[in-house]
Amino acid sequence: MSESTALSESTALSESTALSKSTALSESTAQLDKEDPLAALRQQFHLPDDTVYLDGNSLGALPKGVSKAVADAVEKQWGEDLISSWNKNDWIRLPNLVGEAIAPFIGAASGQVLCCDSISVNLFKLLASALELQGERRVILALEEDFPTDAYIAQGIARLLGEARCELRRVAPDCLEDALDEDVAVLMLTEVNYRSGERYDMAVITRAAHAAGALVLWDLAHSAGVMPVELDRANVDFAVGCGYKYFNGGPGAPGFLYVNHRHQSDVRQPLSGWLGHRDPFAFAADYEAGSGVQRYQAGTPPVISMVALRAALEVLQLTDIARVRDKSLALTAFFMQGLASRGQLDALECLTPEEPERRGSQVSVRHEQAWGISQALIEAKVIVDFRAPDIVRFGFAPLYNSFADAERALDILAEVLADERYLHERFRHRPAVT
Ligand SMILES: Cc1ncc(COP(=O)(O)O)c(C=O)c1O
Ligand SMILES: Nc1c(O)cccc1C(=O)C[C@H](N)C(=O)O
Repeated sequence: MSESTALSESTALSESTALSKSTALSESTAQLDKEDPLAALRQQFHLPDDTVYLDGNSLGALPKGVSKAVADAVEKQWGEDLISSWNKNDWIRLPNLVGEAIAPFIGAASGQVLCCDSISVNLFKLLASALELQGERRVILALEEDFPTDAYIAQGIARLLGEARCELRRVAPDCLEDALDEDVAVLMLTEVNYRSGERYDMAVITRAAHAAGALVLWDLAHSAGVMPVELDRANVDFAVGCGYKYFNGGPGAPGFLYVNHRHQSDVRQPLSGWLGHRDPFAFAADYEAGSGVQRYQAGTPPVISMVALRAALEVLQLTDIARVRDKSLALTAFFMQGLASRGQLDALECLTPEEPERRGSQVSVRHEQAWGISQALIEAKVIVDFRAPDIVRFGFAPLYNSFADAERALDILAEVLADERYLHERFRHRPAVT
């Protein structure tokens, strides 16, 4: 595993991204959109006029079908059918139904995915399960640079269990293999890094961890819904992911978890709530775990949010995840190539790897005025985001982003860099949520 490579000058991107090497991007852009087999899917989304939305890696856009499904769930199911909806409208089975709908996108056979809670809560449940399965082994191994909640949750578990039972150890990517010693209970890492957009090789890393006697838990926040994920094929033990990014389930959409069949009869989880009970409506005095992934459900599901996520998944079901990946790679390659051919890599450092198999669906650049640049882009209706202290992320969602979006973002970025408006006073203030 090597460090992210900066894209040098006008380096031609790999042939496998199927892009022309022409620098006259505007001439070919319309053609690329015309030939795009996913182009029509953009119509499935509500997107504001004149806006280029490149933040689907944080919050996916609104599928039109979601508004209808939510209105029906609220007005008809809740309003008219009231409590009978738990049976009549299948509310009680939503965690399983939505989990089953997510499963094919992450390479999971039936019965291993449950839609519930957030990534953070699901990490807590699964890390506790993994530690318990591993007996004497006490280390949760993670990467220094992964999204902080993963480490925070591990730290919380370590505090609860005490250091004799659990320790979080964080290493740089290059040290991962050496760190897989006999103390490691579980390796936890994110398939696509949220800052750099670098993608790690799930199959290779999972194999190495297993060879060292460790279990593996993958965070799929930045990969699920935008590329094929092969959990079963890679023999992964556990995984988590969210519904609000590339699955377009909306703000605060429930997440999901995956537990490989081979662990399902042995695992226990600490949030032993009533809906994970073997027979919830027996209202028994003591907890007895339900079968399979069902035991990972704790309390009542957020029905409206699950209805929204279920409807959002219908857009992805109209296509093939391999096609989504093809377009994602083409969009990111187009954008990186545009940065290079316009000479913008003199001012910006591209953190996203050049090799297609090593990148996710975003392009991240570093600049010491990244905050001002991100705000100037947003002011010009190119919605990107900023990650402290110095990164601007351009997220590409193949279901609704076009090559024209990528070109527009390149044009506006060129203007912003040329006139240095990012230095203006009006971009000084940085709010709490970025
Ligand atoms: C890699 C990764 N893990 C976890 C999270 C957050 O998880 P949660 O759904 O608990 O907010 C994010 C972003 O919000 C993320 O990028
Ligand atoms: N989940 C988020 C939220 O509730 C508020 C603001 C941003 C987010 C995000 O998704 C952040 C995101 N995971 C990231 O990659 O930085």
